[in-house]
Amino acid sequence: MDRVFIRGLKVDAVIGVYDWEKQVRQPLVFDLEMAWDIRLAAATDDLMHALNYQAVTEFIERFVREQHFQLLESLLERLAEALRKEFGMPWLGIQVEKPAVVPQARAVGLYIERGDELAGDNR
Ligand SMILES: Nc1nc2c(c(=O)[nH]1)N=C([C@H](O)[C@@H](O)CO)CN2
Repeated sequence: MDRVFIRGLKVDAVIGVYDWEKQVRQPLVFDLEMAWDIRLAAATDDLMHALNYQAVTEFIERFVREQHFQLLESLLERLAEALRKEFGMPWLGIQVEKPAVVPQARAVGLYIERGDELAGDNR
């Protein structure tokens, strides 16, 4: 299926298992790939039929700023679930990086996929 993507979305979050991490905001960087059949949007040239990447971006910013978790796992699982519920994409792959928190590494993080990429694909 076609995909809409967002790359390098930076959002500051309260996240982490250590006490000091609960007192500060740290940058997180998100990358998303979202399955979406773009043919109706292309045929009508109407944003209403598109998966609006600006709306998805703003949803992620709000969600991440409002929720406080210890683990990236908790954040990413709930964010993926909330995105699918809000926007109805049949599948998404989402990655979160925590840059510069582990000094030996450029970034650490997770990547998950949720949903069925081929659901409703009848091309
Ligand atoms: N798999 C994970 N490992 C770790 C996490 C996490 O969220 N998922 N978090 C931490 C600390 O909060 C880290 O940011 C600082 O070392 C450690 N490992």
